[in-house]
Amino acid sequence: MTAWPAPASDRPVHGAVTVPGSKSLTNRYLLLAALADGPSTLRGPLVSRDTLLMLQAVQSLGVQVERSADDDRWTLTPPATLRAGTRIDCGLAGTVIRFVPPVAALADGEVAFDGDAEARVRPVGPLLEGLRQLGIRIEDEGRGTLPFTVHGTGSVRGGEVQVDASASSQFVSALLLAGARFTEGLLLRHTGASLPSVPHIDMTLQVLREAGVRAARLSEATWVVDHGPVHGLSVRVEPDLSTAAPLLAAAAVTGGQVMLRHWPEETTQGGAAFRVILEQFGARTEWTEEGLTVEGPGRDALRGVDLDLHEVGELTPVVAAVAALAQGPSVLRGVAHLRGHETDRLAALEAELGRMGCGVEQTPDGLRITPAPLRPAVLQTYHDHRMAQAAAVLGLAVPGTEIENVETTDKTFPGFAAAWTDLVHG
Ligand SMILES: O=C(O)C1=C[C@@H](OP(=O)(O)O)[C@@H](O)[C@H](O)C1
Ligand SMILES: C=C(OP(=O)(O)O)C(=O)O
Repeated sequence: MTAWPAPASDRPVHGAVTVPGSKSLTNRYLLLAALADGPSTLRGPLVSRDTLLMLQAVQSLGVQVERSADDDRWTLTPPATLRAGTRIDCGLAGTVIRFVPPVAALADGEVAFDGDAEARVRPVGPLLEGLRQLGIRIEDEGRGTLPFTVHGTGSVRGGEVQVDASASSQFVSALLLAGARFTEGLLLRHTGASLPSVPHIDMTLQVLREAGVRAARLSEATWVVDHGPVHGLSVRVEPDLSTAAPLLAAAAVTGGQVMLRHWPEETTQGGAAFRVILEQFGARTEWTEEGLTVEGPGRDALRGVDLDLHEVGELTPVVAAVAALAQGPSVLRGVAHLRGHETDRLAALEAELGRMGCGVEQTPDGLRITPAPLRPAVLQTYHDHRMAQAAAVLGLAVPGTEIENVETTDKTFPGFAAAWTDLVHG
């Protein structure tokens, strides 16, 4: 595979862009469609590797899928009973690895799970332990990772369960999403010292309520889901605000102006925090009905930041790239769990920013970034879409930068390289 010459710009980047639908919303809607008591319709779903894997997963559990010719409308009809005897390919999608097993447990028989080599080191053990507490038999290889097999019996008792979700909020979301279909519903307690990505758990509660499920957070680390029907949904998927981050960052690092169309006025997406983060770097932002506009400040005026990214860990690679281009040092905190993402993102960022000459050091829960004159390099992406997007932001400011396997952005944004080039070259 040849590396991609990332476009650089010595002029401010100007443009208006649209990004594809939210991964987190699309995959929650697809999963709920499998549990629903009637058909669901998604408009503007994200069509990317992660969501096609989820679509395939629910199809193999018996959901019938109709896709419009332009793929802008997916209609899903759930089966009367979920089908077992199938294998689920999780790829590298955390949402498929974590959200599908509790649903598979409702099928009557075996459902096997596996994924990419990189997925076989992503944590899932605490979720499997939680499912075992609910009476579900799961065979794994004793490492708490893929591959594993869920032995469903057609129903799940449910009730009380304790899970340490400090490695991923997705363990909590996974149980909540299926909880209404458990005979006794669910009372879930998180036992770990910290809990990342809480906005994603709140998003889960919100989509459950949209589907008519009674679900609530009782205290900081306790949630309840009542047993009851999940109703089919008819929804339009919001644009993915985390995917939007590198495009908006292009305005901040070049002193340009980028408008992200259809940025929602209200949202459950944690990625919305990128707006406030860019303001801390010194950018100006303005929301109108058309979208969100980010302006400047440009490299010369880009301030270093001290940020706790615990709630929005998925923004870290792009934030780190912007920080590497700032005038002063930055500290990014609260993201120890990124070591279990698509790759060990803290190690990967240390290696790649370091490769360009940036001062960077890992801390126990994040990164300390000390900008220095940067040199071009061939940046590695570790099968991580957000490492590729972070590399593109760096490439804007450092002519000669190349990105290995930029196609890895297909996980959440097929066509990223073309959209990026259009934006940069106007
Ligand atoms: O529930 C979700 O859709 C997600 C939750 C978060 O996971 P972690 O809590 O594992 O960081 C986030 O980083 C991921 O991109 C998507
Ligand atoms: C952590 C991420 O993805 P996943 O859903 O695979 O966990 C991400 O998209 O940044």
